[in-house]
Formats: sequence, C-alpha cells, structure tokens
Amino acid sequence: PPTVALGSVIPAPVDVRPSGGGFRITARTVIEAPAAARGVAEQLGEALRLRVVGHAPPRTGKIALELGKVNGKPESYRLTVDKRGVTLRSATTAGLFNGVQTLQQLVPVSGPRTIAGGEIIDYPRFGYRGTMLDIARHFHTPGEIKRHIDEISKFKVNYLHLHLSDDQGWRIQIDSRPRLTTVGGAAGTGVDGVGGGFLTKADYRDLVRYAASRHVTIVPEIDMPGHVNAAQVAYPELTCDGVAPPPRTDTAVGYSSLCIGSETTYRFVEDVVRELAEMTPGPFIHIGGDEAHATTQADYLTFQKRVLPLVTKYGKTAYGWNEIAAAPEANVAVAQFWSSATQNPAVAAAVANGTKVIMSPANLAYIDQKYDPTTRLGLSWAGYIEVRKAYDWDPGTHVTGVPESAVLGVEAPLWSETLRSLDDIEYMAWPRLAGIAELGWSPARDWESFRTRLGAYGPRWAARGVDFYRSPQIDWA
Ligand SMILES: CC1=[NH+][C@H]2[C@@H](O1)O[C@H](CO)[C@@H](O)[C@@H]2O
Repeated sequence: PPTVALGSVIPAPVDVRPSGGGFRITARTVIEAPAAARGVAEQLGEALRLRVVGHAPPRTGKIALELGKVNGKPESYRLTVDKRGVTLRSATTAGLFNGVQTLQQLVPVSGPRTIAGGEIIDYPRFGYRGTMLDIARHFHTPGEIKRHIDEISKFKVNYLHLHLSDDQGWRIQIDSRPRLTTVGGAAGTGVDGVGGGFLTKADYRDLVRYAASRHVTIVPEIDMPGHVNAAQVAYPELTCDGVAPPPRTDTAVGYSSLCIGSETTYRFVEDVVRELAEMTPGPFIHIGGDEAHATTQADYLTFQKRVLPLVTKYGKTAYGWNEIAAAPEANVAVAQFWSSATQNPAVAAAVANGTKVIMSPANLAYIDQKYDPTTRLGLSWAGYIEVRKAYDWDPGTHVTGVPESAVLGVEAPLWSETLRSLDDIEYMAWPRLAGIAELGWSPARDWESFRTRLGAYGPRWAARGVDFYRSPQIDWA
C-alpha cells in the first residue's frame, strides 16, 4: 500500500482527488517523454534511477510525461496515477518541472516505491516565489549556490535574488570596472574579515544556466545609492570628496552614499547596469535603494529619477526595496516590501500608480532572523521567527492599499552577516522557506495541514544531508 498520501506535498496542490490503489515503481519502470521534455525527464530519471525513453514498449509500467493543454493557467500540470502507471501533463516544461517536484514527494523515501492512486491538478497563486541570498556580507561559492538552487526548486521556488554588492564587498565581475572585484572582491572583504571572493562573469553565466535548468530565474541586485562602501573603496571618485573611505567588515548600515550630483556616478551606474543586463536573461535588475540614510530625500529622488529609467533602457524591469516607491518613476518598477508595518502610504500611492509589489515583510519573511533567542546564527532586530510565524500570514492581504492584484508574489531574504557555510544557509532556510514557498504557491494556508506535511518531509532533508532546523513546533517523522 502507498505510504505517502496523495496530498502530502509541499506546497499544497490546488486540487487533490485520491482514487485508492496506486502504482508501484520497479526496476523495469521507464520514463517516457517527448524530446521537448527530455531535460525534465532526465532529472526525474536521475532522481528515481529510471531509464528515459521516447516510447515505452507496450504493457510496460511507465511514468509518461506529455506536453499538452491542461487548464491554460501558467505553470499548471495534471498528475494522474493508476495501477498501469503515472501520467504527467502540462502545456509547458515549467509545468512538467513543477509536476516532477510533486511526483518526487509522492515516492516514499524508503521501502516499496508505491505511489498513491488519484489525480492532482495544480497551479500557482503567485508567479513570483522567491528567496534572496546575500553573497556580499559573506561570499558563497557557485557550488554552494547550486546546491541551494537544487533545494529551493524542490518547493517550486522559481526566483533567486542574489545580493551582489554592499558596504563590505562587491561580488560580480564588471569588465569596465575591474577594481570592483580585484579590490571589492578580494580576500578579507566580508563581515569579520572572512568571506571574500566574487563571481566571474563565467561563474554568473553558469549559475544562470544552472538555475534555468531548474526553472529558477536569477535576479541580480546592485544596492544603491546606499550600501556602497566597497565600490567607493575601489573607486574613490564615487565619493563627493574623492577620498576612498576605509574598507568595512562590521555590520553597520546606512553610512554610505554615492555622490548624487556627480555625473561620474551615473556613468558608473550605467556601466554596471549595462553589463549586468547583458548577462542576465531574467526580466529583473534589482537596484537596491534601502537605508540610504546618508542621502537626503531630495537627492534620493534625484538618483531614482536618473537610475530607474536606466534599467528600462537596457530592457529590464527595475526592482528595488520599497523605499524606491517614493519616486514617481517607480510606476514601472517592482517594490520589494521589507517593512514590518502593515501599511505604508508611499507604497500604497505607488501601487495606485502601477507599481507591483513583492512581499518580504522583515518580521515574517526574513529567514536571517533567529528562530528563537537560542538560535546560534542570525540576527534578531525584526523579531524571532519560528516556523509558524513565517507561515501564518497572507501576502495578498498583508499590506493596506496593496491588493492581491498588485502582488507579484513573495520572497524570503537570507542576509549573510552571520552565515559562513552551506550548512548555515540550510539551517536558516529550512523549514521556513518551505512555508513561504507554500504561501506563494497554494490557494490558501492551513497550519495544521502544513505542520503535518512538514513533519513527514523531515526524512527527505535528512536523506539528502540538508542541515535543517528541527523546530519544536513540528512532529518530525
Ligand atoms: C533591505 C534591508 N536592508 C538591511 C535590512 O534589510 O536588514 C538586513 C538584515 O536583516 C540587512 O542585512 C540589510 O542591509
């Protein structure tokens, strides 16, 4: 008998219809897929250790992937299981990828590989289900980032925002500005003097390709006009007095600002945006905008007036922390809501003017915050965030004046002041990111259902060596 109930999936699917019975995978089971779905089929084949064929012999137990209309909704799929086999159908490979993530959760993690019979029809509530990894405060290698992509994509997270620059370090090679990485990415440029390093353009392009193979889109962030100390150490002409500030490896924020009145600044910004856009196939370039406490509000608006259109000029949609909403030019941009408040007049006004919003409330979605006072890693300025707190909120109604129609989705930022390894990333991300992934995908939330499914999921992380936090709120299998 199947040991995993058909609905025991994270994120919770939209429509689950168990039918009893089920399909038992054996060594003779094959995966059948058309050439256009070969990539996804190979990933499933590798996960289940099954052969992939174009056409299965008759009367062979098979998992058939097929490209065809389901319900016209983006990323949707239909998964059908009966004693003869499994059929996974979607109009897109993205939908097939989503269905494969669901299917893998229905295969027992040990014992006979019998999948529960029935039908699942599924599709996401929000198109943007993201997480952010700060590689500026502490550089994480391409290998670590790829492992993180492997894990986030299992929960249908489809955007990875990389925080590539900050006061401590600059982490992406820019050909026209080599000192950004030769100086800003040198050894010792990280919090506490560790965590130096940077992504070459080849590293970045390889990450973009790897992420795309798991249907994850990379969103690069260059934080401006604040959080720029590393850039000013490398290029002193980016300060108003031309004097390089001292390098910083502490965790203070809000003390740096580009020189708003200098054309040198905008030549710099255009060089960076141009090169970033050229190596980023995704739709967004994030230009930061947070905590510009060393920039007057008038200068901040002047800066946004110059820079937001630059992103559009290079064919991308501008994306910034919600402070950018004060700029009229933000009407074509996306504001990332990171406030702990549930109302913000500037954001509400920008939304009325066309700005879209990604929900990342610090008090609920900041997975760099401690779970509780005993958590070894993390910060606590936004409050302690246990699994239930990260899960029990609604992105579609959270902020006054930001209706669901203006919400593109959710994102869980992971800042790296206190992170030093992939284990640290895993400990802070899992299980909270699984809950936020559900908020982005599923039509509604149900804490009791989620905590039960999460408890059953624990052995899967353990089997993969993922160092997740065993929250006392969950009955771990
Ligand atoms: C958008 C934003 N700016 C600040 C704030 O979030 O808190 C983070 C730590 O939680 C910190 O690293 C970051 O520089």
